[in-house]
Amino acid sequence: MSTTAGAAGRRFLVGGNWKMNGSKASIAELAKAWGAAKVDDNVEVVIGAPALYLDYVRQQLPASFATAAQNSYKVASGAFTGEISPAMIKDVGADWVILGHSERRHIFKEADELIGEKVQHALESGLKVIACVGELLEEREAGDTQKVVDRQMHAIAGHVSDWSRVVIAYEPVWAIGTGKTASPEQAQEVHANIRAWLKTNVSEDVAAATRIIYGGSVKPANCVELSKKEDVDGFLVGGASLKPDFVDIINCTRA
Ligand SMILES: O=C[C@H](O)COP(=O)(O)O
Repeated sequence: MSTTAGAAGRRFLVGGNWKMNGSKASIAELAKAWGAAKVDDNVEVVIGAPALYLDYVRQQLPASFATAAQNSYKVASGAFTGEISPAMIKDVGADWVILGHSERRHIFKEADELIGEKVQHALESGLKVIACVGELLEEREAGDTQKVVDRQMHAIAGHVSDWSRVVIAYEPVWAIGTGKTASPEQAQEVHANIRAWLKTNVSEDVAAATRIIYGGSVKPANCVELSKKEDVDGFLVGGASLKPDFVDIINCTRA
């Protein structure tokens, strides 16, 4: 199978989100395994590491792997103890930031509007953004999946100046770290609706070109079937991105 999806030739993107995991020793080990593996170079790979390891990760990982921070604040500098800015992320050589992850939304109570402001500042600072959306289990069970995702999309889209530097990650919260993956049909349905939302609310060109990636218990065992869906343009992988066989997910479109 090709590593571009859809009529617009969207390049498949596989992100790893390490969350608050890893050490210099584990990074060096992973880098050794990944460096020795054959990786499909048509696939864009982005590794979201804890911010204080970004520089080390950059030095260790294969040069073709890009790096991402997992969060950034909405201004460049100032009295914001504990925060990091897009300028700092760029300064250590990372090109991407993950924003609006459900753990930021639900554990750290980040509201839609703050996430929009962070997206705006990250883009204005020259970063590329993986912006996450997704519903809770109770929202899905209440039939509100699309309403929730549309609301989150609206808050993000209102702050996007350059869609070519934005990837949308659909991550149903009930599938994150639970071992319960959305079925390929469930993922495709929401991805197609997000693309339709972009067509209606932004433009047909943006809808066709924007990559919509899936996250939630993606593993080597389920990535091939998910990758075959028309509107699944890649993955944002949590736990399985901390393992040597993450390369099997990167290479899934070859299967
Ligand atoms: O950002 C990644 C997602 O939260 C998925 O995590 P997971 O693959 O461990 O379920």
